[in-house]
Amino acid sequence: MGIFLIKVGDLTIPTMDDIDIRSKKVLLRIDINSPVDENGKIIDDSRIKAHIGTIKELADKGNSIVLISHQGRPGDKDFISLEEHTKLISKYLDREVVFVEDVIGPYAREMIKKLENNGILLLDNIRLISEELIEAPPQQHVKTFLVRKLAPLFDVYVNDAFATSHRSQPSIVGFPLALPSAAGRVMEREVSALARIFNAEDTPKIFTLGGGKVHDTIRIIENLVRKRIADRILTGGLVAELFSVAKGINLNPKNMEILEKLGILSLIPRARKLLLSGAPIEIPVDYKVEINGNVMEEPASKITGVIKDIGSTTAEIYSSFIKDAKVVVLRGPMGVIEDERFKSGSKSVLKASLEGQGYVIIGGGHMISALDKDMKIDSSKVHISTGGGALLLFLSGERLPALEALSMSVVNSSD
Ligand SMILES: Nc1ncnc2c1ncn2[C@@H]1O[C@H](COP(=O)(O)OP(=O)(O)OP(=O)(O)O)[C@@H](O)[C@H]1O
Ligand SMILES: O=C(O)[C@H](O)COP(=O)(O)O
Repeated sequence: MGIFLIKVGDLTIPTMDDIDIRSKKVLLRIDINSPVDENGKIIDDSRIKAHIGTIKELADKGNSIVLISHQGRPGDKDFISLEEHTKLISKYLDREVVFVEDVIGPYAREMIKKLENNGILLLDNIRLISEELIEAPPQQHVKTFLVRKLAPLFDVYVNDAFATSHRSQPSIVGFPLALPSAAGRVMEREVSALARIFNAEDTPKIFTLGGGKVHDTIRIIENLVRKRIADRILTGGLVAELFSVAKGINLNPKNMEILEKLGILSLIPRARKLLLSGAPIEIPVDYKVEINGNVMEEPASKITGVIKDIGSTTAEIYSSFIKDAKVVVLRGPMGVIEDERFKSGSKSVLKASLEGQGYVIIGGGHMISALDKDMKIDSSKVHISTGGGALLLFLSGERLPALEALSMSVVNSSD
């Protein structure tokens, strides 16, 4: 036993080969948090597909499985139930998965107790439970209602949710202190692939960071700069707008109002400090904007429309940097990719990365959905991570709570 453990820094993490998982009742935490359109329809199911291998392997070993995941955040448009996700898992798994419209209530617990013979349940959105939104250490979360109500119903906990491994929330860090636990195959694959980029001789390393989670991303940029991991950081999305404003560029009141509403302007001092420190941060020289429904490109110094993507000149400059990189990490789209008109920035940097010579890591639900069917993906040099924020925190050398908790779990011996 214990010969497949994954080593991450000073952590030793059990894999599914290190604990006895046959004919057991397994609680499997996955991350099927997916981009949805304005009608709440899933527009990209790559994260759902990513977990099918782990679920199938556990089912083939005679286990009965209860799946848990979050979708979105309370208050956001994409905070929906997991009913549609259930149908997609059943489709790709080619097995019945029963949706349980409950999480820790009596109905859910009854369904779990009755589950047998290889059955598979998916509980509803775990963030319906308010405790799940609290960030705290494993020792505190093992005492939550969520963990205390569910853990006694299971033999084993498997965490396959690499994309949520940066959240110290009960469903991620509470169970390993209550049950024999292991990393799922997605978690195992992600950690092994991503560790590759820490070898020093692989330079230049270029990070292309965009999207809307600016509070997560600036923290990561600070880490990347402090630990000198990134040789160049190319910004897009709302991240680029923050750094443009921090550089003193006037983005016009309409864009400033958007940034204000999202609390992004409060990050200007930190962005300015990074720029003044000489951090290798690139910002767009032009943007693609929308004016009264029309799309046009404007130089960053003369923005009159609402910014929706990086401009074509910026895309060219970024692509030229990317082509010479030994390692390229992309997370967060360059524009509002839900709208076809604003996908070109993301597609340009993805295309340049896939055509370059470097090892490419692509992360983030929205960014992965920008991959075109006709983009050639050589799996020996491309790792499509299921992680967005988690990917970047890992890459910037931050410890991930999920890995810490798994390393604390009791690895039971197999009979
Ligand atoms: N210029 C922009 N203005 C407003 N929203 C933007 C802009 N550029 C990108 N976005 C939004 O960013 C969101 C994606 O950001 P996010 O940080 O979630 O990226 P991601 O790749 O999905 O990573 P993760 O998987 O961590 O969520 C999209 O909904 C997109 O519309
Ligand atoms: O999409 C992600 O990054 C993960 O699912 C985590 O989602 P969160 O940022 O809402 O915790």
